[in-house]
Amino acid sequence: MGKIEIADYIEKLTGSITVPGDKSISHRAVMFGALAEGVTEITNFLTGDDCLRTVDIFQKLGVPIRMTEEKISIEGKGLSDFVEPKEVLYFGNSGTTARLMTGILAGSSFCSMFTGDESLNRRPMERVVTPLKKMGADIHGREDGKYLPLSIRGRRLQSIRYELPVLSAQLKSAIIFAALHANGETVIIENSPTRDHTEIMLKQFGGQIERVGKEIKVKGNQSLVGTRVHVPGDFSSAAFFIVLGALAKKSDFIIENIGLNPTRTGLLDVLKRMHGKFEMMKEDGNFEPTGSLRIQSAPLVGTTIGGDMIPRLIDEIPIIALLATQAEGTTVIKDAEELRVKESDRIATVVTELKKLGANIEATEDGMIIEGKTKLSGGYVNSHGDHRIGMMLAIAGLISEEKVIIDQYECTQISYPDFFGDVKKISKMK
Ligand SMILES: O=C(O)C1=C[C@@H](OP(=O)(O)O)[C@@H](O)[C@H](O)C1
Ligand SMILES: C=C(OP(=O)(O)O)C(=O)O
Repeated sequence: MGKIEIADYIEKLTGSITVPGDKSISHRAVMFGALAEGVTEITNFLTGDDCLRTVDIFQKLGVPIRMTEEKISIEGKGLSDFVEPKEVLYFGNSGTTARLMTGILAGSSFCSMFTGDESLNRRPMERVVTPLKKMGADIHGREDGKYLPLSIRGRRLQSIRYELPVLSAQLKSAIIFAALHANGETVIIENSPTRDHTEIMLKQFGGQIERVGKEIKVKGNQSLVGTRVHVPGDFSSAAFFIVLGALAKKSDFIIENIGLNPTRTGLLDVLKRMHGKFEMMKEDGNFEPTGSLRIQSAPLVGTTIGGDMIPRLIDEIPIIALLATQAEGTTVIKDAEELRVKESDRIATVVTELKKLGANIEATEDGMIIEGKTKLSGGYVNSHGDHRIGMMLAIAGLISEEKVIIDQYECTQISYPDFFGDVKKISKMK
């Protein structure tokens, strides 16, 4: 695909859409399905590149997985039944696969080696390697385990008590997965909530996990039972429509069946503070909170975003930066240094690319400062191979009256394979 040109200008959005399945939940459903005894069936699975990597990894570990248009069926037999992979496992661009699989494979009975693409091999692995080594894991890797490629000689693990030094759901989840196969009870101290899909899904598969204040307690030697998982729409993909809806001149539309887990919906708190117009309709669900969202256009004002809110909107910061270019006044984003170690350095790439379209935006060490409101021009921009940047630039193209050309757009296959198909459903775009 390479380059795309966006010449359309979206003024009106009406009707209703659904967005693709949640990426974080899709990864976890396959992981738990493989670790559980019996059959797991997953519907509305995200068939983006990262989640397909996770499926491929388990197939290479000898887990029977069948994929049809409607569902994925996994015949799980538990970790003890995985087989030693015959080749180096390739995690592509997926940080979630890399971190969570490290936690799972640390407790296996065999040797495994893995690596990723150029971006993933630059991202920090030390955060997971350090606590796993404290649990007794035998892990080696580049620069003493700071980066991929890594190799693991699986072995029996011991429980730990560990305070998360970085607010990362991937780190927390890697330790939870390792704890399931360790002796004793592991306690993880999380000072501020990060997405809790692993905890929710562990219960869905019949496991035990308890949160008391800041402590998450996981018993070792647990066995899990296969189940049915319906993956809700990804709030992080819906975020692109939420922002498009807020910024287009005349929008009033509904996004149906999306995940509304409060550990993910920080964007809605920001939108409220910016005077955005939306209505949330939660539905009763047993595990993940889901529902619909009605979005309407509204004039916006700037705000300050930082502190505990950051983990609840970490993947939405690129699109929030675009939103802020269209709000009156100053928006400050701080405490978001984690953005520097995502698929790209998202502080640098957001600022560089939005400046090319005329935005008044400056980088700080841990975030950015945006002055609005600026009419965006057309221009030639680049996703830097980062799907969230590519998606944000696509929305910039749709609200700009001039043509926007995006290079390396194909990376959006990771989380939103048919974005323009969905835009067409609720607008006049042909
Ligand atoms: O656990 C997960 O599924 C994710 C956690 C977040 O990363 P960190 O744990 O590095 O914050 C997020 O940015 C990523 O897109 C998915
Ligand atoms: C950071 C992301 O994902 P991952 O860490 O799984 O690569 C993301 O999807 O924005």
